[in-house]
Amino acid sequence: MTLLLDDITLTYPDGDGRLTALDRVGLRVPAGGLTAVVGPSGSGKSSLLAVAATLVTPDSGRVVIDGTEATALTRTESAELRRRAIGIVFQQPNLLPSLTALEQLQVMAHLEGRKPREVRDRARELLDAVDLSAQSHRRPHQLSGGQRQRVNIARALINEPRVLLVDEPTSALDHERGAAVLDLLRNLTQERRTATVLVTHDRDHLTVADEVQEMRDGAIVAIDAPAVSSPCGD
Ligand SMILES: Nc1ncnc2c1ncn2[C@@H]1O[C@H](COP(=O)(O)OP(=O)(O)OP(=O)(O)O)[C@@H](O)[C@H]1O
Repeated sequence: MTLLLDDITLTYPDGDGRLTALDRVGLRVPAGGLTAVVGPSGSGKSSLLAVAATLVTPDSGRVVIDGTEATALTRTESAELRRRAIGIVFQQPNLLPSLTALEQLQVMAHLEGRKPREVRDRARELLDAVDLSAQSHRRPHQLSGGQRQRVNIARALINEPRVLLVDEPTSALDHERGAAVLDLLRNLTQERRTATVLVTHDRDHLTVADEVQEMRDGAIVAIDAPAVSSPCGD
């Protein structure tokens, strides 16, 4: 299993007591699988994503990423695992205003110490995969909202992550452009064999998922596996 969250409990300080944001939550996502997490505001979706991203350490439970138990690592080791194995797509594409689409990707790969030629080839290949080859020289203000979000997705994939975590990727887009971004995520998940988690408010988005997890008050209350064949064998 590429992403495994096992019996995760997370609490935050809340006045004199603690607020339970995640209550013994489990999640298993195989390579090439896309799991959608839905639920009302405050139900714990972002907390779940933050724990899966190793950005927040749970009170108890295990996070295992591609066979490595993230919850047993030091902070430095966990940052290294995050850089190497996890791609994160935030709600708003936080692109650097002065860089072209191609440079947004190149700068991420350079940080990983990859060779310049390898970096350029991979950045071009990914822009092609998200259908933005013709816009590679444009800066963020010269791109549409949907195009910016596609750059954001390509950037998250530049270091070939095993796990892709996506937070409300269509919130700034109209229905049609949102649907195109979701189809893209579906295809990239299968082609690149990432274990993908998609957090969404919108039930229309669930058709792209292999599995749907519904959250209420920090707990998973329903699991729905749409009647599609499992994309993976691990
Ligand atoms: N840093 C924090 N400190 C204290 N409480 C927090 C913190 N972050 C989130 N919470 C609380 O934890 C619970 C879960 O929040 P979370 O952001 O995970 O929900 P969500 O489902 O992502 O909500 P939304 O859809 O509105 O983004 C909420 O009750 C929230 O108020």
